[in-house]
Amino acid sequence: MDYISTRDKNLKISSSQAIVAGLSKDGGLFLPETIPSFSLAEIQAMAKMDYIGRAAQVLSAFLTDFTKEELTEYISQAYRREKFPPKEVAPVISLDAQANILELFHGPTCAFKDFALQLLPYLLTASLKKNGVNKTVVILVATSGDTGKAALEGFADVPGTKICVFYPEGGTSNIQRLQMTTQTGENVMVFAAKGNFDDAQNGVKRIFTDKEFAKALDEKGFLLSSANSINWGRLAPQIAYYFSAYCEMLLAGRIALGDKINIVVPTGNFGNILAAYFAKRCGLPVNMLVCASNRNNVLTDFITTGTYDKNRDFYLTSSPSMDILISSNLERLLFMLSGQEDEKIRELMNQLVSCGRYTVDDLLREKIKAEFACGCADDGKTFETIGEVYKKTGYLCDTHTAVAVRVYEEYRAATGDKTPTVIASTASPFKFAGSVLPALGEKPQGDDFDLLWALAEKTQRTPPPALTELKNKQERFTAVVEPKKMKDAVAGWLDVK
Ligand SMILES: N[C@@H](CCOP(=O)(O)O)C(=O)O
Repeated sequence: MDYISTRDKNLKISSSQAIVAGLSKDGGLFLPETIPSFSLAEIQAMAKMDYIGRAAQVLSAFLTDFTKEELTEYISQAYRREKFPPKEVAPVISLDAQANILELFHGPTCAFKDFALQLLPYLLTASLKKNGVNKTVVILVATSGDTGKAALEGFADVPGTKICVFYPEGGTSNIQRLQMTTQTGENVMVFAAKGNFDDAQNGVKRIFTDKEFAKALDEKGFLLSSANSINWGRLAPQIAYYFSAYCEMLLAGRIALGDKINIVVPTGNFGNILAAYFAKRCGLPVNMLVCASNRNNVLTDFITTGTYDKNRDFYLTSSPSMDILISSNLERLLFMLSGQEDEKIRELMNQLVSCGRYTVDDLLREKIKAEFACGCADDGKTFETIGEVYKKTGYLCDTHTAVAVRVYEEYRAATGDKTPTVIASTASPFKFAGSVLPALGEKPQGDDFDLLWALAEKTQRTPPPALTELKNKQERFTAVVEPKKMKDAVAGWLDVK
């Protein structure tokens, strides 16, 4: 299977080459030229497998220059019990007659990013070998909170790699920040960047497309790649957990084979919901995909009106991982729904750079609306939802999950849609104890760790050791850079002129 760029469909490479490259040189994103399909019988067979078997089944349909044995080996390593302690890697918990929570935060960094970022080091190092690349890969990451730590955890001390993460100064929860600044490993670097996530992401994208810098790196034996969802190797593993969720719903008798489900995803960079869209295109019976945003509701407006406009205030919210106004993966969706019209995508993305907005034509807008419902929840609604869900069901949501639950509740009330629904729960509530605890009616007192333990006591839950142990860890990275100086920061770290 070939992979093509959203900005030039004639640029064709293999899946392993797409993983090594991260971003296409033309600024576009790689995606498979054709979409594999799974029959209902195959989905039924997956239901009998464990998570590793299901993921191997899905990934081998996409990553065709890897054998199924190779993929099974990597997946077994990535999701082994010491990394994902619960018996089920991605459990599905019933919330009410229709709603079910897909818990994606049982990995080492307590966020859904672990599904891809525990696996990506295996895929990347194998991809380098397959393509005879002998360079040290330098992975650049922009994060609004979760990706950064997950990428650091995945790549720390992986031979042949170096990783550098930029997070927006003051734009993450304090626990998320500490997860990154205390990271151990000889090959890791972390910078706070002035500005917001979009500034950091733009800075990283600028470095990727800087030909002179690429040359200077090449001369020193370095090659750039990405661990953000612009890299196909990040998205593919996320498709698998939607298949797994369907299997879990089947096994629990909440649906029969062939019944459609809705999938609700809290998203900022549009990667996680795009993975759900891929699952649907592969044959997973899905009715509506519901895109949930926080107060940074650029996606809600886009899906509703067909105009994407990032010229608006940027808000820091209690769901920081979604504080994003430039949703990178939308480009892939537009490419797919427009029938691979690369020229049109180039034009739209140029408009986004030059004036911060673009409008899609009516046909494309209708296609988007046929697949995606949307909604947004500000912090007030988020806190209210955390409190109400806990009171009604005993289920404890983090702030991002609460955004999704609220948007789903409003969608269900407005449409009367009774389709069984899976809501992606993307992070542990203990990462955001400072917001979750007051939402349960408690007065927050003390530092982040006091809050974390107070939340544990209030809800009679055990907080993840990966978070409580941060209290005793040394902060290693304190440097702050201007977005315009990000390239210099990388060059200085690598000692490249
Ligand atoms: N929500 C992300 C932002 C980056 O998104 P990604 O999916 O491209 O990695 C984060 O937590 O960093």
